[in-house]
Amino acid sequence: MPKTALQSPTGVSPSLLLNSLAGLLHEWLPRQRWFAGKGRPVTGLTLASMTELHPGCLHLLVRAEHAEQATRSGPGTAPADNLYQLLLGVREMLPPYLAPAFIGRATEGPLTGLMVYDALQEPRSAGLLLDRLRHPGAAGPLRFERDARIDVPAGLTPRVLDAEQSNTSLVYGDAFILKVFRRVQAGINPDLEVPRALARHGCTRVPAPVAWFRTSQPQEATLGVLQPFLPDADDGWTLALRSLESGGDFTDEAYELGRATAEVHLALTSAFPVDPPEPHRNKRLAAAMTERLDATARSVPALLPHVPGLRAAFDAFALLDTERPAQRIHGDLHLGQVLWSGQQWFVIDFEGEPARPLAERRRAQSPVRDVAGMLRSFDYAARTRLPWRPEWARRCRDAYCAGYAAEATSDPREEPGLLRAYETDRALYEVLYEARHRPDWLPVPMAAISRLAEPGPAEPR
Ligand SMILES: Nc1ncnc2c1ncn2[C@@H]1O[C@H](COP(=O)(O)OP(=O)(O)O)[C@@H](O)[C@H]1O
Ligand SMILES: O=P(O)(O)O[C@H]1O[C@H](CO)[C@@H](O[C@H]2O[C@H](CO)[C@@H](O)[C@H](O)[C@H]2O)[C@H](O)[C@H]1O
Repeated sequence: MPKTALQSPTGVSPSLLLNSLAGLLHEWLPRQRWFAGKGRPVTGLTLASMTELHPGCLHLLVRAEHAEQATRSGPGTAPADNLYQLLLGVREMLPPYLAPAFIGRATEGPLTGLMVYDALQEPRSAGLLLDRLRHPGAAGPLRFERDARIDVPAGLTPRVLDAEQSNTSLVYGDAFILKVFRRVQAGINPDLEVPRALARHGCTRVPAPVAWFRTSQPQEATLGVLQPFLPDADDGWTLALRSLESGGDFTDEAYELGRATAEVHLALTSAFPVDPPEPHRNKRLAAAMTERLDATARSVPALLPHVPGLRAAFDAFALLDTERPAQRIHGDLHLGQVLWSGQQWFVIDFEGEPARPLAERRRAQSPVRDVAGMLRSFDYAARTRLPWRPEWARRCRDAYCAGYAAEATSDPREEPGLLRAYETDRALYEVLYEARHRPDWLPVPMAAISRLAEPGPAEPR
C-alpha cells in the first residue's frame, strides 16, 4: 500500500479539504479537455460530495464555475451547474510512473505537503474501482451495480484509453471499457439508459452495459458505465481517413453504416415511447434552431454574414407540412461514434451532444438529427485531408442514405428541406464546438455553413 498521510479523510471537513485542493484544481481543471470552460479560469469551486474509496484515494464531485459564457443561454453554453467527477490520489512521494498524473503539491489545509494526482491514471486505483463494480454495494452516496449474468474476472490489467474524449475511459485487459463521466448532470445518463434498453430489446448493434455506478449526492446521477471492449475494432473516423488517404472508396462501409443507423433507430422505437406527430412541431423546432443560430452567432461572430441565409433554411423548415413522430435517438452521431468490428458496425456513446442539458438530450427527437450528424461527418473527413475530394463525401452521403432507406420506412433524401435544417443545426453546433475546443478546425464546419447559407442544393461542393 502506498505511504500516505491521509488515512481517513472522513474526519476532515469538506471545506478544510477544499482549502488544500482549491489552488491545485484552479490550475489543473482548465487544462482538461472535459472542462466546460476549457482554457478559461475557474472563478468558483465548491465540494459537492467526498467519498474515500480506499486509503489515499478520494472520489470527489466538485462544482466549478468558469469565467465567460457561464450565464449565456443557447447551444453549447455551459449549464449553470458544472459538476465534475474526480478521483484524486494523495501520496507523500509520487513514483515516476505517476508523473503524468501529477496535479500538484498541496500547500494549504490538511493535505499540506502531500502530492495530489489523478488516480484514474494509477493502475492500483483503477483496479480497485473495477473491484467495486464487480461487488455491488455502496460507498457513502455512491452505489455500484452490475448485470449479474455477465462475468467480470478479477485482476484485469487497466490502462487509460488514449483518445480525444469528453470523458475518461479505462480499458481492463482488453475485455471491458469503463467510461467515467467527467461532467455530471442530474438524472440517468443516456449512455447507460439507452444501451441497456436496447440490449433488453435484443439490439446487437450496441455493447451492452455490464456494470455501472451512480451517486445520490448532491443529486441522483450516473457516474460511470462498464461495457465489453471490442479489442480489434476501428472507429469509423479512422477508417474514413484511411480510405481518403489511399484514394479509396468508402461507399460499401457508408451503406452498411446507414443500415446500422436505421436498425438502431428502429430498436429505439421499441425500447422507448414514440411521440406521435404533433401539429406545428416543425414550427416549434425551427424556432428553437433559429434561437440557437442567434446564440451561436453571438459567440462566434464569423457566422454573422451567414445568418440571413441560415435563417432561411429554418424558415423553410417551419413551413413544411410533413409532421413526423419523434423518438429517442443517438443525439451526437458521427464517424467517431461507430466501431467496425470486422463483421459489423457497432454504435457507441449515446450521451448526446455533451454541451446540451441532459433533459434535452433524453427528449424524443427526429431521427433525421442523427442522419444529419453522420452526413456532416463524411464532409468533415473529406475536408481534413488533401487533396479535398468532395465527390468522396457526396458518394458516402448518398450510400449512407441508401443504406438507411433499405432498413427504415423513409429515405432521408426525399425530404431535403428537413435534412437541410438538421444539417444546418448540426453545423452550428460544430462551429461552437470547434471554436471552444479546437479553433484550428473551425474552417471545417464554417465551409459547410457557407454552403448551407446559400440557396441551392445542400450537397458538399
Ligand atoms: N466498447 C468499445 N470497444 C472498443 N473501443 C471503444 C468502446 N467504447 C468506446 N471505445 C473507444 O473509446 C473512444 C471514446 O469513447 P466515447 O464513448 O466516444 O467517449 P467520450 O464520450 O468520452 O468521447 C471511442 O472513440 C472508441 O475508440
Ligand atoms: O466527444 P464526442 O465524441 O462525444 O463528440 C464531440 O467531439 C467530436 C470530436 O472529437 C465532435 O465531432 C466533430 O469532429 C469529428 C472529427 O473529429 C467529426 O467526425 C464529427 O462529424 C464532428 O461533429 C462532436 O461534434 C462533439 O460532440
